[in-house]
Amino acid sequence: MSSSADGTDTMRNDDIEAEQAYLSGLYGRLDQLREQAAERLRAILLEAAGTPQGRSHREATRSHWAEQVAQMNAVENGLCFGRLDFAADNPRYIGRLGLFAENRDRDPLLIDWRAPAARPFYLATAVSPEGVTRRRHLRTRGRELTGIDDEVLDLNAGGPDGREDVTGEAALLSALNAGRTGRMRDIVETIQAEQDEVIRSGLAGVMVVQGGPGTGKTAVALHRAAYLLYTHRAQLTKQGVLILGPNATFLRYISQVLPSLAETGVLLATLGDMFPGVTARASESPAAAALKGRLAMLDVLARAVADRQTVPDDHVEVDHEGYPLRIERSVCEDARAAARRSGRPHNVARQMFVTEAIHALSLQIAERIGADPLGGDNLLEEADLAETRRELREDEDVQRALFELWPVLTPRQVLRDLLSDADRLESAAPELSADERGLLLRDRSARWTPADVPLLDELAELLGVDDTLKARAAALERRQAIEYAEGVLEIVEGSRSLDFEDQEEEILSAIDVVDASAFVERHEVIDTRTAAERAAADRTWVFGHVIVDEAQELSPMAWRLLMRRCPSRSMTVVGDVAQTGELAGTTTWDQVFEPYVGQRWRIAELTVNYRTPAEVMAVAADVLAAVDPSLQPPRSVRESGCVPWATRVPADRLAEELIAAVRREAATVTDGRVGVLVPSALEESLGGALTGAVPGAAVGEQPDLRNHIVLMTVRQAKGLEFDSVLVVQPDEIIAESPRGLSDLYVAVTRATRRLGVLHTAELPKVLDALA
Ligand SMILES: Nc1ncnc2c1ncn2[C@@H]1O[C@H](COP(=O)(O)OP(=O)(O)OP(=O)(O)O)[C@@H](O)[C@H]1O
Repeated sequence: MSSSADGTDTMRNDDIEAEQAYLSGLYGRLDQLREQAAERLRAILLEAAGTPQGRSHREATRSHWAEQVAQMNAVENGLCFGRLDFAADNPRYIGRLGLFAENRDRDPLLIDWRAPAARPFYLATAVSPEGVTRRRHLRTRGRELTGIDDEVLDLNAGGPDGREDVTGEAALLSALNAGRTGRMRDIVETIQAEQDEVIRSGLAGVMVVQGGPGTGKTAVALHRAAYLLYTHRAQLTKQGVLILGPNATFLRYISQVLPSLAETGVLLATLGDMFPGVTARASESPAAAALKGRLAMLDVLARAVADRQTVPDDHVEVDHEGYPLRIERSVCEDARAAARRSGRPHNVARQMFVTEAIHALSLQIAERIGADPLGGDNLLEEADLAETRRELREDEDVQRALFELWPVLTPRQVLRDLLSDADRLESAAPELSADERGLLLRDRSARWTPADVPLLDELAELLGVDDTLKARAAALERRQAIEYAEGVLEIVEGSRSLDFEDQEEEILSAIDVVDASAFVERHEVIDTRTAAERAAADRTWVFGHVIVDEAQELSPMAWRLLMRRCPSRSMTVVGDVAQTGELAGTTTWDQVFEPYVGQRWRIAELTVNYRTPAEVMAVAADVLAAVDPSLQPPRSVRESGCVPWATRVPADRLAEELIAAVRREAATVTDGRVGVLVPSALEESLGGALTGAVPGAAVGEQPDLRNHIVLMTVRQAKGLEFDSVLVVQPDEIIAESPRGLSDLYVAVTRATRRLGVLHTAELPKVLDALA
C-alpha cells in the first residue's frame, strides 16, 4: 500500500501529518545535538596549546567532536526512512543514525540501522514476522515527507502485501528504477534479507561473497564496512578497514556510499596504491601482468636480490690510511655465506656481511703491523684489534668497497634494474622462456603498473630495513630540526626590540626560556591522521578488517600482499568467478584460500540480480552458459519492458551508426546514463569519433562517470552500471582475450534498463537471442 504527500491516494492524511510531525521532531533533535557538538568544537579550538600531552588530548577531543559534526551533517538527507510497528511493543523508527531524547531513560527516538533492534526492518516477512505487524517506508525530500509505503506483515490482519521474496517491494523497485547518476548510492533503506545476512556476519575469519552481476556485492561490501565499524568501533577505528577495488574510476564511483552512511574511517584503495610512495596506474599487456602475478615470481625476485650480493673475480683493493688492503674473493665468499645463513632480509643481513669482512681485514692489518719479528704470537691485543675494526668501519674507501659488494637496496631499485636489463632477467629467471622474459623486459623509465606492486611488496620483505640505518636517518632528521629551531630562536633573539637593550630589568625572550631541543619537542607534529590515512602511508600496516571487491581478478602474488596486511585473516571477499577477466585472476575460491586458511573460510551466495532486468539477463544467460555451463545466472528482480536489440552495420559506417545510436539512447534515458562498451582496440578511434560528434561524452583512462554519456572498454566498466548500455563489436571483445566470453558477460550485465549491440561481422553465436 502506498501513499504520497499530495493526498491523491488512499492513505489517511492524518497519518502523513503525524509522521511529518515526528520527522520534524527528529530533525529538531539532530539540530540541537549538532549545535552542542559544534559548540564543544569551537571551545576546544579556542583552548591554549599547553604541553605536548595536553595537546594530544586536545587533538583527540577535537577530532571526536569534528567527526560528530561531520556525521550529523552526513545524515541530513534520509535521516529517518522506516518505522516498525509491533503487536506488543512501541513502534520503532529506523534511520541512518541513533538519536535519543535528552532524557535517556526513554526509548530511543531513532534507531541506527545497524543496531540489533533495527534488524526486523530488513528480515521480517509475513511468514516470519518477528512480532512486526507493519513495516513502513518513509519517503522524504530534504526534511519533508513525500510518501509512505506500508507492508502489513500480520497474516491475520488481511494477508501480506506484495511479494514474499523481497522486503519493501515498492521502495526497492523505486530505488532500482531510478536513473543512475554516475555515483553509487547507499541501499540502507532497502537491504534485502540475503544481503543483511552477509552485512551482519561476524567479524572473524574469511567470508567469501559469491554472486552474479548486479546481486549487490559491492553495495553489501560497503554496508558491511559501515556495520563492522559500528559494531566493533573501538578495535576497527584504531586498526582501520581497507576496501580494495579494481581501479580508480571504480573507487570514485563508490566513494560517496560510506560518507552518506556517516562513515569516513575506511581506506579505499586499488592494488596500485598498496605500496606507499608509488601510484601504479600504467597499463601493460595482459600477458605480462599475468606473468607477474604468478607465484613463480617469488624465486625470480629472490634470485634478483641474491644476484646483488656479489664477490670479486679475484680481489678488490682499497687504500686504508695509505696502505693497500686486499679484500680477497675467499673473504667475500665467507662473509656472504655467513650473512646468507643468517636468513635475514638482505639489508639487515648486510650488517653481518660487513662485520665478517671487517674482521678479516683487521686480521690482515694485524698481520702487517703486529707480527712478532721473532715469530711468536701476534703482538696486537684484542683492544687494538677492536680499535682497528672501528677505524676500518669508519674508513670511507672501505665502506664504499663493501657497499659495492653488498649494497643497501630499495625495492624500486631492484625491480627497475631487473625489468630493464635482459642479463639480470636471464640470471634471475632462468626457468622462464625467452619469450616470457621478453614480456617482462621494459624501459628503465617505464611507469609502475598495478602488477608491479605485489612484486615491490615482496621485494620489501626480501630486502628488509636495517634498523641502524633507520635510527641514523631519524637522528639526522632530528638534528636538522634542531638546527632549524636554532635558526628560529636566533631570529627571535635578533628581533628583540632594541629599545629594551638599555633597560635595567631583564626582559625574557623565547631564547632565554627554551633551548632548541625543547623547542623541537614542543613543536613536534602530533599525528592527527586517522588510522586509514596512517595505513595508506605505511607498508607494514596491519588492518583490522580487509574487504576485497572484484576479488576474482587478483593474482596469487596480489593475494600474498593482502594477506600480509591482514594476518588476523578477518576478511570479506566479494566477487564472481564467472566475471574473471584478468589472466592471473581466479576461477575457484578454493585455489585462493587454501594456502592461507585451508578450508577455514565461509561462503555466502547472493542469488538475486537487482541491476539487470529479466529481458537483458535472458541474453546474458546464454553468454554465461558459454563461459561455464555449470554456472547459474542470478534471478532478476524486475523487468524493464525494453527488448534488447542488435543491429548489423557496414564496417565503414560503424562510427556514424554508433553516434546515431548513442544520440537515440541519450534522448531516451534523459534521467540516466548511457554507457558505450567497446573492444580495447577501438577505444581510441571510436572515442575520438564520439567526442567529436557529441561534445561532453566522457572517454579516456579515467572518464568522469557523471557524464551523460561514457565510452570505455569492458575492463574499465567492471563493477559499474548504466541505464542504457551499447556493446560494440562483441566478436572482437570475445577475441581480444582468452577470457573474452567473461568480458562479454560483464559488458551485457552493466545495463539497468536497456541493452543494444552494434556489430559489423556475424553476431557471435552466444548472442543468438538477439538475432
Ligand atoms: N537491496 C538493494 N536495494 C536497492 N538497490 C540495490 C540493492 N541491492 C543492490 N542494489 C543496486 O543494484 C545495483 C547492483 O549492485 P552492485 O553494483 O553492488 O552489484 P554487484 O554484485 O557488485 O555487481 P557486479 O558483480 O556486476 O559488479 C546497484 O545499483 C545497487 O545499488
